[in-house]
Amino acid sequence: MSTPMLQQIAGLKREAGEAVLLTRMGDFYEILGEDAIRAAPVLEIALTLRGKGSESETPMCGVPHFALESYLPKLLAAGFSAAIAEPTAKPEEVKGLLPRAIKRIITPGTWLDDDARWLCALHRTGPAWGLALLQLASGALRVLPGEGEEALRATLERLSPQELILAEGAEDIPDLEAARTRLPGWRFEASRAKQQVLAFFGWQHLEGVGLDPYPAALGALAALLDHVEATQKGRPAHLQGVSLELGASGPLLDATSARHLEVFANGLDGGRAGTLFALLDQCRTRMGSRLLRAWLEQPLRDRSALERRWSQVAWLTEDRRRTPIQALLDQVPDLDRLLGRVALGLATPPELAQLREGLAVLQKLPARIRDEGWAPEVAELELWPEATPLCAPLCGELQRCLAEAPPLDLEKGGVIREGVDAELDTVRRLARDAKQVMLELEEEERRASGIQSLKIKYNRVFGYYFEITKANLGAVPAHFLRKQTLANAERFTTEKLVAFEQRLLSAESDQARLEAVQLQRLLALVLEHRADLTRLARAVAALDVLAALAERARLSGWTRPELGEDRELALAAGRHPMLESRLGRECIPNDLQFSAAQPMAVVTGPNMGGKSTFLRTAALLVVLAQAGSFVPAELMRFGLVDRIFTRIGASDQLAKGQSTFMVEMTETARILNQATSASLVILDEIGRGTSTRDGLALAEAIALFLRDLKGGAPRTLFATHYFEMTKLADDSRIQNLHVEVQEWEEQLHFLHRVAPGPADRSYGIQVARLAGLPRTVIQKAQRLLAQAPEAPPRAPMPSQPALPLFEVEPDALRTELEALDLNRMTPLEALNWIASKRA
Ligand SMILES: Nc1ncnc2c1ncn2[C@@H]1O[C@H](COP(=O)(O)OP(=O)(O)OP(=O)(O)O)[C@@H](O)[C@H]1O
Repeated sequence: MSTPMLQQIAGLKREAGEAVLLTRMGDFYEILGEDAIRAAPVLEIALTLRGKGSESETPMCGVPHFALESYLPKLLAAGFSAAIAEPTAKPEEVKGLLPRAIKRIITPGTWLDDDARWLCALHRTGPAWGLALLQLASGALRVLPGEGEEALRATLERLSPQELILAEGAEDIPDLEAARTRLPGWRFEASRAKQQVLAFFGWQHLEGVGLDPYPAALGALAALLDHVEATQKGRPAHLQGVSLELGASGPLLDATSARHLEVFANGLDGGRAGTLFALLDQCRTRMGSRLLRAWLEQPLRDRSALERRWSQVAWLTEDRRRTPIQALLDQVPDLDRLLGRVALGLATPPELAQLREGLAVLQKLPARIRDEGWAPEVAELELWPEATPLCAPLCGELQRCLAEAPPLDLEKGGVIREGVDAELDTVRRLARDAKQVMLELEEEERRASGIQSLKIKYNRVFGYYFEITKANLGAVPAHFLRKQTLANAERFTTEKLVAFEQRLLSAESDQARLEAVQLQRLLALVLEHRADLTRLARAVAALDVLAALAERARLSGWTRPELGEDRELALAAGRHPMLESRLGRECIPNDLQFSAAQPMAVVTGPNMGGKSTFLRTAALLVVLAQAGSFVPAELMRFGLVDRIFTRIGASDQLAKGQSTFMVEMTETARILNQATSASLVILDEIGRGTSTRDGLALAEAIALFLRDLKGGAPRTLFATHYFEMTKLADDSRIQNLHVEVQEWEEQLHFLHRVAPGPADRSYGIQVARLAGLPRTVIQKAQRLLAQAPEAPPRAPMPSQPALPLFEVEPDALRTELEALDLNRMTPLEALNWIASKRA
């Protein structure tokens, strides 16, 4: 048999669908039935029974209401969504079962406590596709149209959304780590999609957004907005517009290259430590950190915009200008997030106070920049565009109305200041007086009755009463009216107490009601200012990032890059930005000279010599420069780069079941298909995953393909152990570089210095010794090397490839094998011999 409560839950559950339903009951969020069985192990809480032993016995688990936010991530991480049901009336307002409704549905992509969360919708129409992405916390909404499955996959991998919305039956993206939400196909359909987007934003037409040519993107956007409305139970007011991102302004780095270069995640554990982002992120606000990430992802391709950004950074490198500005920024909260919380109806009074403090601080910012010389040229820098709205009236109103430190809970009162609303002030005074009168009443009855322990108490069911213990019952005055009998005491009221109670209760509820009205007015006022607040937040974020870049430049002695000729890349004393802090000592600076006439280099030299570091340095400096940062070099002059492609070392694709060589070739194919003459290509030891003969042939063919690219060779750095490759420099477009090494008393000393010309030989065996290989193996290898025909630094071209070293080995091995006296060896010695050969 079902109780009314269980019937209510069943109704809510129908609405929640797949989501786990959490229903607020008193101080707990309870989860019932099947949901409890699914959720209890994930949340690591006990599964019990509600109504145990009765006909309505149901599995149940629950979490304390104050701990909801700490339990939700566990559910989301396990791929569940959560529907949160709350009472819609107060206990004193209704008799019996409280009415309840679902207030929001939290899905992996709409959870608000993480900056980097993206909710994403995908729609395909033929080869075209469209992605819509929303960061609900900040209200950032982006639309990316594109073509081709490969580009789609790369884009999704780069954006790594937490939740992907797809049409029912639509093809999925295998291996993408994101929760999936399926919506009916009609929600993506173009004609309806347009209506939905117009209605959502209250627009007349879509021309401003420029979405018309991209029906797939429009479909994705509409489905995404549907999902937001369904989960948030309304249209969040902080979503104000859509930014359309076209391929031309697409990322400088794809996901693989960003990983290889450790821009956002390190190669060790995927964490932030030691990354380029961590090095630069001296931002004082969360808005700044988010924008910095965007600048690193989407660097500038416009010369004048880039020059301006460098000039802005240059102006801020002076401590006396930057420090006072940063001191203010330190006090600015995340305006985007606060606005988002207001729009979603989640903002608490203390958060509103945070917004007020932030705005108050920002009022001082233009003057602070002006103090430091608001000369015409500074105005031109647009560090703080004159037209930036400061939202002073909003700030003033919040200061006038909102209490100094408002409590979290509206019920307790005290959110609104005195003097804001005359009626509120009156009831407040009443409530305060009534309390005083009640204390007096208590004292009066205590004296009259002589019962020292006489006290007025309160509970929800009986309201206010006098409680008198059994021992004192004889002294109860005649005007006391019995209310309730307990085991050890009796409860009474008096006419006076009843009258005061009514007055007090109505004053308190009036106060809460009037404060709520005022609070709603303030929240509505914030929303009215949302466009201005968003513009303000953008200006703050930009100033914050510029100051952070300037601070890094100042601390590490970086210099301003210069724009040069197309396909130029000149570095004097360039240093790897992250290496120094990793090594704890200075790193060796190196030069590079690329021009349209000679844009390629083959880099040779021993293992551990610093080839990879040199290659990465060049790429990282371009990323920095094009994001608007200064660079760790004495001089950097370069022509704008459209994309950076890297093929470096092993990759985590291995986990997905591809061989090292397959991954290497797949990545190289992508590079060859997409690189243009304006790209920067970094190839580290291409072809080493297969036989020397094949590897060398491939490496050379790849280099030649790039050299002969239509429009001119892209700037390319090619690190290799194949000496044969150095022959490529016979062509004037390609130069040889090598990393220097000194050999001294049989020890190798890596100088990490890059010099012109090819390396003289490999030093592989010496490096192996450094690595601690057994001495017998090293000696054996040296003997074998001496027997082998010399590996020439200038070997024939691969059309007549040199005999690779280890193809000689079987003969040497056979000679040795034949020389063994097997009759005098134990089986273990024989096994050890074989093992030593395998090493
Ligand atoms: N410019 C430099 N200044 C200081 N130390 C450096 C520099 N370049 C490289 N190193 C140090 O040498 C180590 C090896 O460098 P790197 O990995 O670049 O060598 P490599 O030539 O690419 O080796 P392999 O051929 O084995 O991949 C680095 O981890 C770093 O500690």
